[in-house]
Amino acid sequence: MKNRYEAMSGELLIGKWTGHKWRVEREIGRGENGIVYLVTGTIGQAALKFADSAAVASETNTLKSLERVRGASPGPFFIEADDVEKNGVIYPFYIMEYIDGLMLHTFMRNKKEEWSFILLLRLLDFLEPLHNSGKIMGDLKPENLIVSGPTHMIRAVDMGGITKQGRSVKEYTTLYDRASWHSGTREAEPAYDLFAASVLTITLVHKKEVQEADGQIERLIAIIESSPVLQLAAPILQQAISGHYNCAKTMKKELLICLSGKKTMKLRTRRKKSKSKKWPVVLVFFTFILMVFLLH
Ligand SMILES: Nc1ncnc2c1ncn2[C@@H]1O[C@H](COP(=O)(O)OP(=O)(O)OP(=O)(O)O)[C@@H](O)[C@H]1O
Repeated sequence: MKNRYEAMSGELLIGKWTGHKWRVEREIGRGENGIVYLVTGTIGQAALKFADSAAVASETNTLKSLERVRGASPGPFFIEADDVEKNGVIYPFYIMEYIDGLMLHTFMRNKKEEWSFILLLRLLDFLEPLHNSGKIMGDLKPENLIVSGPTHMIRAVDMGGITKQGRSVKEYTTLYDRASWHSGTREAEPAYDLFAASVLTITLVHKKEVQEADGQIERLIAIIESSPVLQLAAPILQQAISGHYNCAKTMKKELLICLSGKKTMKLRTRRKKSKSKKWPVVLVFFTFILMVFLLH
C-alpha cells in the first residue's frame, strides 16, 4: 500500500501542521483508497483516514462541498486534514466525523426481509437533499452506506462517486449501474440513483438472484414479481427501474401509498386460504412504516 500508515491500537498520532493529537482506538475499515481508524482527540471520537495526497485532497473537497447539504447530513462532517511524520516519511490523512452504526448488509443480517422497505424509505430521505443540492451519489451500494441512530438514518461513508448533475457518473458498481442493465445512460441525474436504490432494495432480499440475473433487466423484474416480500412494493420498484422517477420525494410518497392498507388487503385476501403465518410480521412492519412516517 502506497503511502498509507499502518497504525496500532493505542498509538498516538501527532498532526505535523496542527500539532493535534489523535489516539488510535482501532481500525474500522480499509479499501482501495485508504485505511480508516477510530481515533480520540480533544474533540472526542472521530474517524481518521490515511490515503495518498491526491485522495486526501479530492475526498476533503467532496466532504467540504457537501457542507451545504449538512442539514440532512448525507456523509461524515469534515474536521481537518494533516500529515503525520514517521521515520522521516510523511503520511497524509484527514479527520472526519465517526459515523456510528452498522453497514447496510450487516444491519439486514438479523432483520426480517420487510426491513428492506424501511431502509429504502430512509435511503430516499438520504437522497432527496443530496439531489436538491445538484449532485447525485453515483456509486450507491450497501458497502458505502451505514444505518445510524434510533431512527435508522442512512449515512454515506464513501463519497467518491458523488457527481454533479448533468455530468457523467464518476464511479459506479455494475450491479447497481443502470447502464450495465441496459436501462439508461450514465448521465448523473436523480433517476440514476433511484434505479440503484431499487436494485439495492431487491439485492437486500435476493442478492444471489440479482447477481445471477447478470444485467438482464427482464430477470430483475421476474425476481420482484416472484418475491412474496417485494410484491408489496412491486409497482414502485419497477417504475424506479424503468426510469419513471426523477425525484426521491415523489418515489417515497408513492412507496408509502403502495405499502398502505389497500395493497395489503389485496394480498391478505389472496393468501387467506393458506392461513399465512406472516400477518404478525406484516403488522409489525406497518407499525414501523407508520412510525417512520410520523417521525419524519
Ligand atoms: N466516517 C466514517 N465513520 C465510520 N466508518 C467509516 C467512516 N469512513 C470510513 N469508514 C469505514 O471504513 C471503510 C473504508 O472506508 P472508505 O470506503 O472511505 O475507503 P476506500 O478506500 O475509499 O474504499 P473503496 O475501496 O470502496 O473506495 C468503510 O467501508 C467503513 O466501514
